[in-house]
Amino acid sequence: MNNILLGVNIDHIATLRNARGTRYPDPVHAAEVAERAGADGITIHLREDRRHITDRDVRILRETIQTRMNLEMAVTDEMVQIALDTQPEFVCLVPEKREELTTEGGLDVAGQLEKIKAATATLTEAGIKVSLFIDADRTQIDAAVACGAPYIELHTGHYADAETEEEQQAELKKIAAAASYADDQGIKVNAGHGLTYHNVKPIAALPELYELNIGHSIIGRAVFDGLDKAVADMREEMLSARR
Ligand SMILES: CC(=O)[C@@H](O)[C@H](O)COP(=O)(O)O
Ligand SMILES: NCC(=O)COP(=O)(O)O
Repeated sequence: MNNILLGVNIDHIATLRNARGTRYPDPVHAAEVAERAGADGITIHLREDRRHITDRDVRILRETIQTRMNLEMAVTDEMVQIALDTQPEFVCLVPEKREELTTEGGLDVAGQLEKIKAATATLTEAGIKVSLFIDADRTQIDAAVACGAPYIELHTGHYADAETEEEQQAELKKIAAAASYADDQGIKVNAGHGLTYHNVKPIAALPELYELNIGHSIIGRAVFDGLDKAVADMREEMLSARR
């Protein structure tokens, strides 16, 4: 079977740093360790409230990341300008609510088609590859195609949060159907949110998936095992699903 890539989200290194207002632990250092351990890319979410990743992090990481930067951001004029100034390889447009604990759902692309189409066009013209973070829903996939986005990232949070085996299987089925549908439309399919060492394999086994973006569980594991081992072990879990 083909390969699957791992984008390591390092937001929560910055969460820990910001909790005490210190200079450590530094997400710049985390990116370097993650890349050495086999990360195919580094994902950062510059939230509008800067609760974890900061503008300083984005600026320095742009200079230090050796693989590729995937900048997750809300669809606002401020963020589009930051992306144009930063020139990450990828931008993933995500929904944001100021009061949420974490991203709660996918972007409503169908409901804001013109706005997202315009942002996608601006970023694409600047040479940035755009991905849209959406739920596993045909209407949203059709809208992503209409926006001209070359990538989507399927939101796996509902799968990860499922409380019963039955619920989880139903969510997995939805993600599998969406990945296959999007692949038929010629769009590249990533996935992420809430993926852990315990739930990643069935997702990684879906043949259309190109890359998984995983953060919180890797950083959590790193506290006990070290970041290099946490990244390598997650990569191994994913790759073993493809053998
Ligand atoms: C868009 C997404 O799923 C992740 O980037 C997630 O939002 C991580 O950041 P938070 O933990 O701040 O939600
Ligand atoms: N886009 C999803 C992501 O980057 C990581 O989400 P999580 O693993 O921190 O839940």
